[in-house]
Amino acid sequence: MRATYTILFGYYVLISSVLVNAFEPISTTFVVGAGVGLAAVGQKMYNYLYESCDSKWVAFNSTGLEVALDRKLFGQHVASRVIQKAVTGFMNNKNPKKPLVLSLHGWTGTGKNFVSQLIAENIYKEGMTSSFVHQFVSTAHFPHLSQIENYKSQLQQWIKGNVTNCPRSMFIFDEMDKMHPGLIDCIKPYLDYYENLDGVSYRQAIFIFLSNAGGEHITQVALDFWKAGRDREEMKLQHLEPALSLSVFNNKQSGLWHTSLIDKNLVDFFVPFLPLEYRHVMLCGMAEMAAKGLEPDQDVVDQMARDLVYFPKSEKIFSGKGCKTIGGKLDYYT
Ligand SMILES: Nc1ncnc2c1ncn2[C@@H]1O[C@H](COP(=O)(O)OP(=O)(O)OP(=O)(O)O)[C@@H](O)[C@H]1O
Repeated sequence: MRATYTILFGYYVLISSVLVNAFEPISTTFVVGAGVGLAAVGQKMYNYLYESCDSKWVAFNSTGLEVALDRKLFGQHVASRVIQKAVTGFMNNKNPKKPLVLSLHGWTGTGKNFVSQLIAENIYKEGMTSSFVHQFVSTAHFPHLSQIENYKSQLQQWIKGNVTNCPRSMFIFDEMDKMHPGLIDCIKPYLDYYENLDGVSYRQAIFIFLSNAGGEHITQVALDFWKAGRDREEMKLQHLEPALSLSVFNNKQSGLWHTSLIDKNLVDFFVPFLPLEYRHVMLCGMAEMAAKGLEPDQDVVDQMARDLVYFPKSEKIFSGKGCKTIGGKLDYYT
């Protein structure tokens, strides 16, 4: 709206000057030029002040993402590597054949939303608050089964409208495992290899699906590693892939099962998130204290971390809520 006013103002100057100078050709030429220049300056000023779909506001920072994943995301060496490669490869590809589709899986509080935030922060200057980043939470945005047909058309219009506005749009779907299969199916065309759909190309867009599906199987692999005395960091994507396919491909409750997303290979990367241990909770706690502007205190964080619930009951290795709720808990201990 403001851009329109600024440009209109430029044209107003232009037109009134043309009228005033109708009988003076030399100065008219000059004023016309000035009017066009003003409109262009107005547009530039708008783009400078307000978020636009251009390289000032939307630019991928590969090193920034690498550093953020390395320094801020704890205990997720597998996810970190896959995400860095997937996002960098996609963003550096000038001519992708389809949008990037990531499906993040794992136990609660292990960093799936957090990673989406880190990706957004390294593509959009405004991060998660960018008007080109859209987040949907199944239970909050699509709660009523009876409204499913409405949700479908709203969701399709929303995606189409936003990608038309900015091809480099990002859509995050949280609680994917609770999403109605019909809704997942309705977004399928946008994830596919089409050059364009009704004149809109979706190939620059990014879709991120988050779910807890697979969390138990991933935990079992991590537990087996621990029991075998193997270093967690030795764990590779290959070790976790069977766990992922077991839960995602064969679990009728995971939602994804019902859809052709998998059959048609529309998901580019399934990314496993490992359950977090005490030491990771400690790192989260120290980072959280620093983020709150407090001097990180090992004793305080240790006290908080020890009071959390760990599982399985006998071994007590993994934090039941990962690093979630730590922010609030620390307030109690400081
Ligand atoms: N691996 C991690 N490294 C650093 N901080 C983390 C990590 N996991 C979680 N956190 C912290 O905990 C908060 C909550 O985690 P997040 O929302 O990303 O979990 P989630 O995996 O998306 O959980 P859920 O499945 O319940 O939605 C994050 O904002 C972040 O501060």
